[in-house]
Amino acid sequence: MSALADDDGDRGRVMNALVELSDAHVVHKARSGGLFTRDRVYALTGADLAIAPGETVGVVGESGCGKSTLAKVLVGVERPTRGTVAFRGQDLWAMPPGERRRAVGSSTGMIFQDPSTALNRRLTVRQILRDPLDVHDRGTRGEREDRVRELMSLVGLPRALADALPGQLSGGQRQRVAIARALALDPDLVVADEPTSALDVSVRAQILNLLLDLKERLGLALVFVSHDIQTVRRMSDRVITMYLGRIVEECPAALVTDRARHPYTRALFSATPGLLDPIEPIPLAGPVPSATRPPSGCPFRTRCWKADATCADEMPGFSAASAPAHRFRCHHPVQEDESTRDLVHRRDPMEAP
Ligand SMILES: Nc1ncnc2c1ncn2[C@@H]1O[C@H](COP(=O)(O)OP(=O)(O)OP(=O)(O)O)[C@@H](O)[C@H]1O
Repeated sequence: MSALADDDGDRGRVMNALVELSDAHVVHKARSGGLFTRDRVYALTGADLAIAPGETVGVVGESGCGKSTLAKVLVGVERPTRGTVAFRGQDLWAMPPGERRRAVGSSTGMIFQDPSTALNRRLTVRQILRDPLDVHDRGTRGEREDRVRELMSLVGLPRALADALPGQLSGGQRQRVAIARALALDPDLVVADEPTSALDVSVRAQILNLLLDLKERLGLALVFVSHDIQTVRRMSDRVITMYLGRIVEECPAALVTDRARHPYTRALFSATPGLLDPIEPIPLAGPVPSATRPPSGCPFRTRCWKADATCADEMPGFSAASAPAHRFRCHHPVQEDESTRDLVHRRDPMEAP
């Protein structure tokens, strides 16, 4: 399912967006040795993004590219330094604080990477799941108890665990508790930030399948952040690529491996090819530059084999690709009919401008 109804290239328009970011920026004060410095960290820059009800959007990018920041801004956990976040058309940060808390609490849920640190160690499963219902004053005491039982069954936790503490649960069970807590207030949007990376490989698939199953059953929109880009591709309707705080491409998941137009997206998806058709990955020169001093123009230019002097001058706006809901920001995009395999072989030696 696609959120973009009529892409005008420069800015995706969405019918009935659940949540919409417009020109969202997050700038932090940089720290060194625990103290603030005069530097600024550009964690998110000019993000325009709309999520439709029921859609699954995957977010990819190397470490430090702003994925978690985007996730937190989408669920109202982090306030953008500039720009707006609208829930069903209502500007979240223009609301009075109480109204905003109610809107955020009842519309969104967030699942974090590590359930061991995300859950209060001193509370039982029952208390953890009842807490959001108490805070938001949902139903009578009896109805809250019923809801806790319902949530436990929804995520496949045996009732016998209701009085267990997080430390008495396995990693997978703890993440099920965290998922149940995120669903407690019946949200429309759930953001899962690396929900399986702290888990044993053996339980990762179970948790991913649970998320997909819940999404279908409850009609949730899901934003899924992960370093495991092949899982992102399999789980998502649409993939967002981020680089140094910027969204550089939005691409239908079915096209992302071989039809993505941004060189960075192609390089990322070439790095972990499907086992049946392995290709040589496209190497990227060096690490991601510092988010305190992003390169001028297109921030990817210092690692891009297609970059020239134009790329240092300005960050291009979004261009629409031929498929609906596919847009990218690049002066020298990969051709649509150029397979990643061809790209690996035809690539000119890397020459940074
Ligand atoms: N509270 C903060 N104060 C200062 N800098 C921050 C803060 N939060 C994030 N950053 C910086 O903002 C940039 C984006 O961080 P973010 O966590 O969003 O990236 P990410 O893509 O999710 O990374 P990872 O994949 O490693 O989790 C990074 O350079 C990070 O160090």
